[in-house]
Amino acid sequence: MKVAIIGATGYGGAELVRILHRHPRVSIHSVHASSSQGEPLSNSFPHMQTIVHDQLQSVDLQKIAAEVDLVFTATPSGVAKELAPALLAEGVKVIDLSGDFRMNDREIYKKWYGIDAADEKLLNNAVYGLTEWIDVDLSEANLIANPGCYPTSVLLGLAPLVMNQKVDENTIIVDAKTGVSGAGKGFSAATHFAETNDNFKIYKVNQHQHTPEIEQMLQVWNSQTGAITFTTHLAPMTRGIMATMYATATEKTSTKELLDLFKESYHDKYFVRIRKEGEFPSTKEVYGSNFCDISLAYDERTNRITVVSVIDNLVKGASGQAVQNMNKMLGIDEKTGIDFMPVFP
Ligand SMILES: NC(=O)C1=CN([C@@H]2O[C@H](COP(=O)(O)OP(=O)(O)OC[C@H]3O[C@@H](n4cnc5c(N)ncnc54)[C@H](OP(=O)(O)O)[C@@H]3O)[C@@H](O)[C@H]2O)C=CC1
Ligand SMILES: CC(=O)N[C@@H](CCC(=O)OP(=O)(O)O)C(=O)O
Repeated sequence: MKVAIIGATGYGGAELVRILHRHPRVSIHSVHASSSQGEPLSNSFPHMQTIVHDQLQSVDLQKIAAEVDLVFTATPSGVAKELAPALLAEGVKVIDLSGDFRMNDREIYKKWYGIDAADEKLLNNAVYGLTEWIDVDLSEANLIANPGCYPTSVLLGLAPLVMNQKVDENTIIVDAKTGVSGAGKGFSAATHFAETNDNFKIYKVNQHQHTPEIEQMLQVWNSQTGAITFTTHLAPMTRGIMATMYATATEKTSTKELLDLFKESYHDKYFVRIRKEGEFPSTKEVYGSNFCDISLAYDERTNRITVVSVIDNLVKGASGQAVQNMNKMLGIDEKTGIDFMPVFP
C-alpha cells in the first residue's frame, strides 16, 4: 500500500518517516511540506541521509489522491480540515495527527483552538483513534483523528477507573509534564534552550486545548464526569510525557485491587504495560517506543488514587499510535512496524 506524508519536515512527520521506512506492508510514496519543495528530505533531517531518498513535493491534492491509498497529515491545527475533503472524495484514507477532527462539538473546538472547526460532515465521519479503546471496526473507517499527546497518556491512565466508577467523577486532577519536542520544530522564546534547559515551567493554565478532548472521552465512558483540572508543564527533556492523575475513590479500596483491575482491563492490549505494586515508570522507560507504562497507588489516609502514565509524545502520543491505527485499518497485527524496544538509557 502506498502512503503520503504531509508535514514530513516536522517532528511528527519525521517520526512517521522513521517508522514507515521499516514497515513491511506499506511504502512511503511521497513526502510533502509547504516549503523546501524539490529538496531532499535529508536536507531537513541530515540523520536520514543515505537512508531516505525522497524529495519534498508540493501539496497537489489531485496528484496525491491519484497516486496513494492513505495520507498522514502531520500539520498544524487548521490545515488538515482544508486538505482532507479532496482526498476523502477520491477514496483516499486520511489519518490526521492534529486536533482538527477530534472534537465532536464545533463550538468547543473554536473556543479552545481559536479557529473555525472542520465541517460537521467531516467530524461525523471521523473516528477518534485512541487505539486501545476504539469500539468500531477500523477497516471501515476512512478518517481517523489521532488523539493528542497529553490525552493519550491521560485517557489510558484513567480509563479503567472511570469506566468502572472507581472514582468520584468530579474530583479528577491531572498534573502533566512534557518534553520540548511536543511544541514541534518551530522556534520561540518559550522553547529556547536558554529558557527550557535547567528550568521547569507551567503553561496554558486552565487554557490547554487538550482539556475538552480529555473531557469528551471521559464523558463517553461515564456520562456523569464533570470538568477536570488539567495542568501542563514543560520539562527540560526532548521527548516524553508524564501525566500524574489524582481522584477520590468512590469506596475504600487497595493498590492491589486497583492494579488487578488495570491488568485485567489491559490484558490484551500489548502497548499498555501495567507495573507491579510499588514500581512507577519514568519517561526514559518508554523513550522512542509505542508503549504507555502505567502504575498507581491508593492512599488510605486521603481515600485518593494517584495514577502515573508515561508515553513518548512523538510515538504513542503521535506517529506510533497513527501507525497502530493504520495497521488496524488494514486489518493487520497492530504491532506491525512499531514493536520496538524503548531506547535506554
Ligand atoms: N510534537 C508532538 O509531540 C505532537 C504533535 N501533534 C500534532 O501533530 C501535528 C504536527 O506536529 P509537529 O510535527 O510537532 O509540528 P511541526 O511544527 O514540527 O511540523 C509541522 C509540519 O507541517 C508542515 N506544514 C505547515 N503548514 C502546512 C501547510 N499549510 N501545508 C502543508 N504542510 C504544512 C510543516 O512544513 P513547513 O515547515 O514546510 O511549513 C511541517 O512539516 C500538529 O498538529 C501537532 O499539534 C500531536 C501529538 C504530538
Ligand atoms: C510543549 C508543547 O507546547 N506541547 C504542545 C502539544 C500539543 C499538540 O501537539 O497540539 P495538538 O495535539 O492540539 O495538535 C502543547 O502543549 O500545546
